[in-house]
Parts: sequence; C-alpha cells; structure tokens
Amino acid sequence: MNIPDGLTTAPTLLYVEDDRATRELISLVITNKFPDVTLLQASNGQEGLALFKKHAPDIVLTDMQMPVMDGITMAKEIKQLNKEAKIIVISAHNDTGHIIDAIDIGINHYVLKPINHNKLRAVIGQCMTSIKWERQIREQEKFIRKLSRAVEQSPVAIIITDTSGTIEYVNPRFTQLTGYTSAETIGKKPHILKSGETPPEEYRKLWEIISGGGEWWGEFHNRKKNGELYWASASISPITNGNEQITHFIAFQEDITERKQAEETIKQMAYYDTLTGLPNRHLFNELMHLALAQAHRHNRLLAVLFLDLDRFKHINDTLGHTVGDQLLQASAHRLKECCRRDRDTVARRGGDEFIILLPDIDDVQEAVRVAQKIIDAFTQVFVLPDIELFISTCIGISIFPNDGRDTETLIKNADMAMYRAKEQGRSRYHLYTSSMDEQAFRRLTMENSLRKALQREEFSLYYQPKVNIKTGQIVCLEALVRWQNPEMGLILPNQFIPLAEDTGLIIPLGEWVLRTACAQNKTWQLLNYPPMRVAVNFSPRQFQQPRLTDMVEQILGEADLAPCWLELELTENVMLQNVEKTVQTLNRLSNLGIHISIDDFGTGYSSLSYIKKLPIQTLKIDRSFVHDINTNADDAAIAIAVITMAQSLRLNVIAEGVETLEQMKLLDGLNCPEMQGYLFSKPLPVAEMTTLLSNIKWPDMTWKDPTLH
Ligand SMILES: Nc1nc2c(ncn2[C@@H]2O[C@@H]3COP(=O)(O)O[C@H]4[C@@H](O)[C@H](n5cnc6c(=O)[nH]c(N)nc65)O[C@@H]4COP(=O)(O)O[C@H]3[C@H]2O)c(=O)[nH]1
Repeated sequence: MNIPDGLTTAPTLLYVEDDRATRELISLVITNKFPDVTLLQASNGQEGLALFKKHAPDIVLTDMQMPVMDGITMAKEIKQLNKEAKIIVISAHNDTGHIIDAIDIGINHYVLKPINHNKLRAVIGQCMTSIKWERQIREQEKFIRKLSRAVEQSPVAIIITDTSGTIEYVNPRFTQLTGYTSAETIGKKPHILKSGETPPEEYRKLWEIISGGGEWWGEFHNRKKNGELYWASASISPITNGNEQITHFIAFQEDITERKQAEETIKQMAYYDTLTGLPNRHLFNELMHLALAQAHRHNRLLAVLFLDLDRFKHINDTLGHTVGDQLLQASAHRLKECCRRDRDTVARRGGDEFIILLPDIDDVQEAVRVAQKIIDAFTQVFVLPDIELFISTCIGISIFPNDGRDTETLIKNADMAMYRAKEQGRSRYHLYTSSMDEQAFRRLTMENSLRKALQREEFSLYYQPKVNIKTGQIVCLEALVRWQNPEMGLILPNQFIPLAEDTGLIIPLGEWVLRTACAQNKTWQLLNYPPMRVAVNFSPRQFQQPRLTDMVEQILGEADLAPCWLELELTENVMLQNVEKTVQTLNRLSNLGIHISIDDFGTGYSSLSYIKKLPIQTLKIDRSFVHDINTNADDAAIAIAVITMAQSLRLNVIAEGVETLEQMKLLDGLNCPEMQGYLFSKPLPVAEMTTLLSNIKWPDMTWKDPTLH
C-alpha cells in the first residue's frame, strides 16, 4: 500500500513588486535556487490579486508599498480567498505596528529591506517545506478517510484486535453478520463467536501462525448473537509498526453459509438418496470398500443383505407414486430400526431395492438373525398418511469372505440369493450358495434365447381337449405353448413362462399365442369340425397390460372368430391383483361373449364373496387335488367343496389332470361335468389334434367309458 508523500506537483510562487529592476533580480534569485518553482510576476497588488484568483499559487511574495493596491491590502484579500496561502511580505518598515498588522492578517513571513538573498531563499524554502507537509497531511487524511470508508463499507466483516486478542474495532458488516454491535464487541475476545463446532486444535494452530507473524486462513463454524450457526471463510494477519513489531491483528470474515449449504446439498445429492435420506449406491460402495479392508485386516466376517419389496411395482402402479414413495420412506425407516445404528449401513440402490452392510459379524447366524428381524418387522402394517398397507420383503445374504471378496461380487451374489428367496415365496431370506452362479448362467442363456425365439418361430401350440363327460363331446381345446429350441430341445412352459413374465416377453408371446389359437380354431371351424372353444392361458403380467380388451377384440376380428369360441384361463392369483381393475377388465371381456375360467382353483385364496362378483363361467379344479383324489380324503373334500360351490353359484366346473379311470369315475360320481387329462388325450400338435378330431364320430360316447378304447 502506497501512502502519498505530498509533493507530486511543484509549488507556484507569485511575486508582486512595482520596481522592475528589483523584480527581475529577485526573480532570478528565486529561480536559481528553486528551478522547479512556477514563478508568476505582478507589478502591483491589483495585478497580483488577479493572478492569485486565476492560478491559486502556493506562495505569495510581495512588496508593501506599491501603486494602485499595496501589499497589505492584497494580502488581506488573498487570505480571505485562501487562508492556507503562504504570504511573505518584503518591507522597509520594522516597527511593531506594521508587524502586528501583518500578524493580524495572517502573513507568514516578514523579510526586511534591503533584501538579504540568503534570508529570502531560506524563508521561501521554509514555506515550501510546510506546503509539502501540509499537502502530505491533507492527502494522507484523504487517503485514510478513503481507507476507513472502504473498511466501514466492506462487504467482508473486519475485526481488529490487540496482540492479546481483545477486540478494538469491528466494522458494520460484522454487526450485520453476527448481530453483535461494536459496543457489545469492543473489549471482548473473538471467542464470543465460538460455536464449539470448530475443533480447538484449529484455534491453537491459528495462534501459532499469527503470533509468529504469518497469515492464517481457514473456515470457522461460528455462532451469531441469536444462536444461529454460520460458516465463515476467514483470514487473520498481524499488523506491524515501523519496527516490525506486531501491534494488532486484523481478521476478515466472509459469510459462506450459503456456499456451504450448497456444497452440503451437492454432497447429499451425490451420496444420499433424496427420497429416503439413506446413503445411495455410491456412498454404499465407498463404505463397503472401507469395511472390506477392515474385515480383511482383522480377519472378520461381513454380510451383505440385498432386498426388495414384494409386489412394490404393483402398489406403485395401482395406488400411485405418492403412496409408493411413502412406502419406500417407511420401509427405509423400518430397515434402519432393525440394524445397529452406529455400525450397519442401510442404503437404497434405486427403485424398491435396498442393501444393507453388516460389518464385523461373529457368524453367519448373525446376518440371518437380522434378515429374520427385518422380515418380522415387515409383517406389521404400514400406516401411511392415506392408507394402511401390508408389504413383505425377500432378502438375499452373501458373506465375506466365503461368497466373495469384493464389493461387486458380494452384491451380485446377495442379489442372486434374493431371487432364490423370491422363487420360494414371500417373506423369505436365502443365503447365497455357489450353485446359484450356474443357475444364473443358465437363466441368462435362456433369457437371451427366449428374446430371439419369437422371431425365429421356435414356438408352437399344442392342444388338449376338455371333455363333457355326460355327452362325450369335446367342448374346448386348451392351447398350450411349446418352445422348440435348436440347442436346448423341447422346453415346457413351466421352464420359460416365469422367465417370460420377469422379462416382459410374455406380452408379445401371449399375443402370438392368442392370435395363433384363434386363427387355428377358425381353421377347424372352416374345415367343418363341430365348433368348440379354444382356451388360452393368461399370466398375471399379461392380464395387467394396458388395453388388453382392445387387443383381444382386435385378434378376434382378425381371425373372424366369434368371441363365444374363445375361453381365457386365468389363475386365482391374477384375479387377486388390483381387484377393481380386474373386475372391470373381466366385465368388458365377458360382455364381448368371451368365456372366462379360473385355472388351478383351490390353490389361491379366493373367497366365495369375491368369486361371486366376477363374471366367470368355469372353475377348474387343480390337478394337485385330482391326483390323489381316490386315496386322500382331504383332496376329495376340496374337490367336493369346489363342485358344490360351483353348483350353488351356477358355474361350470372342470377337473384337470385326470389320468386314471378311477379318478374319472369318482369325479363323475361327484357330478363334475367336465374333465381334462391324459386319460382323454395328452396335449397334441395341430396335425395330430386334427387327426383326432377327424376320427371322432359326434357325439362320440367312447369318452364316457374310456374302457371302450
Ligand atoms: N400330470 C399331468 N399333467 C397334465 C395332465 N393333463 C394336462 N396336464 C398338463 O397340465 C398343464 C395344464 O395347464 P395349466 O394348468 O394351465 O398350466 C400351464 C399354464 O399355466 C402355463 N402355460 C402353458 N401355455 C401357456 C401360454 O400359452 N400362456 C401362458 N401364460 N401360460 C401357459 O404353463 C403351465 C404348464 O403347461 P404344460 O406344461 O403344457 O402343462 C399343462 C398340461 O400338459 C394330466 O393328466 N397329468
């Protein structure tokens, strides 16, 4: 910082003298001694005054006795114009009266005639020096005023303390920032701002640096007068005197609370899930990385629990995203409650997937206990703002070091174990085993082949008759899909339908089945076979697809098949999902004239009152009850109950999986009018089914007594 030294421009001197020769001589004396001086000359007071007004010289050297206006009168006028002007009077008089007059006017120097040149030079020199000092002081004052205005108006809070840290000055911004006025602050130490959030170690370092003459900069987490916390970016440096001794410290504090909050938000967004506040996958991976290093070093076990919420997608789709979000938040909370607060990490991986890290466990059972605790916790109802819900979860567990030594493997294996748990039903956990890798690989290979199978026309339909046991007529042919893969051979639907469900491929596949079955039925009708229904299975996902009815209607139209010749087989579970929409869709399909039957009846949880609401025509007794119907009283009782129920609801009933004559006779005796099973025919490809249809003489009562075969 440069402080102005006062003499940047040379002074101007006005010399007033009526005697020309004297004027020229003295002018020469002056310019010889002070070559930088700008010299103005006048021959009387009036001229001098005019020049003064015009040029405002710093020094006026004047004779006393002059025509027109004398020196004293001119000096008086000049002093009125500028009291700071330095006036040197040259006079022949040295009586006290004149001198007092001169003092009254404010004349600065008095030089007697005859003029002593040295004396005159010395007097002018003195004037120049005092002009220099005055200018310097004026400019320094101006500069200090500017400086203090800058400090006062600074957008940065400034604190000046003495060497013991006692505050001597704070600027208005400091008051604005902290709420402390300068009266409340001066005489105190800056620790009035301490919040306890900045580690004491930081203050010690600070003092060490500044008392050693260095500059400290860093961040404080301070407290305002009203108790609010704020972040300040601060720099503190010593102020020294000319002898390099520290006399004060000056601190600058800038409020960076908003920036800190923005940083915090960014950090939060980068590492935490915004919906649940749980760590996200990035943070989880980092924490897992550290935990693995620890487990490795201390030879400890570590568990990864991977879980998702059963039926979450369905809840989200049917009850809306708000409920979905609330459920995720509540689940996150419940998961945290099941874990060790200070040790375990519960993270959200995305969607309804959560992942839990249990570092430092004693044995596998400890992970199993946590998994069971979570499953149990999820059996409690979730009370959300607008709805109460039950939801379950399936958990996969992998353990370090047995099931993987790195984050990726452990997560992948826990994920795989979760799928295995899901396959076994709801509310399950499963520990990873190495055989799962192989299964996963097979599943992946199958998934890839399945994606290409439709295009490559590897699917075909087999048909299996449903027979009316009283009339011996085939009332319906159930279409059952088969997949003939060049590498894997013939694959049965139970092996690939669930995969098609999971991957969504069931939608195009189901459409193909429906189109092919309807077209085939029409072909048989055109070939003049007695008309019968063709039954097509609909899986849950297929049934939930949007615009299902439009699709069915369109396919019927394309095949030119009357809707009464189409039967849709739905499992009980299909019906239990999204009840309201199911009833709506079924009504639309039924109103078209399509026959609806419930497959595998008795295995689900349908209640009688629910069934009554649905526009269905047939209940199908599941083959698991038919298989042992002659030997197992419970199975027989269920079959009887279903038949009785169907009768009371005026519904048709059919038993599937009838393989033996005994089964058929027993069911006939129970008044089950329709049957399906190997006893009558296995599912057959089109050509064979056509041959079968051609060979039956209608009505063919050999169905009634298969012993006649
Ligand atoms: N043990 C025994 N089994 C018999 C007997 N009679 C018929 N079956 C078998 O029982 C299954 C009857 O079909 P489902 O219960 O609808 O069960 C079907 C159905 O749920 C599903 N499925 C088949 N085709 C399709 C399709 O095109 N779409 C959908 N979504 N699912 C299909 O795959 C399941 C299995 O189909 P398949 O393997 O063809 O197995 C068929 C059939 O071959 C019998 O007397 N004894």
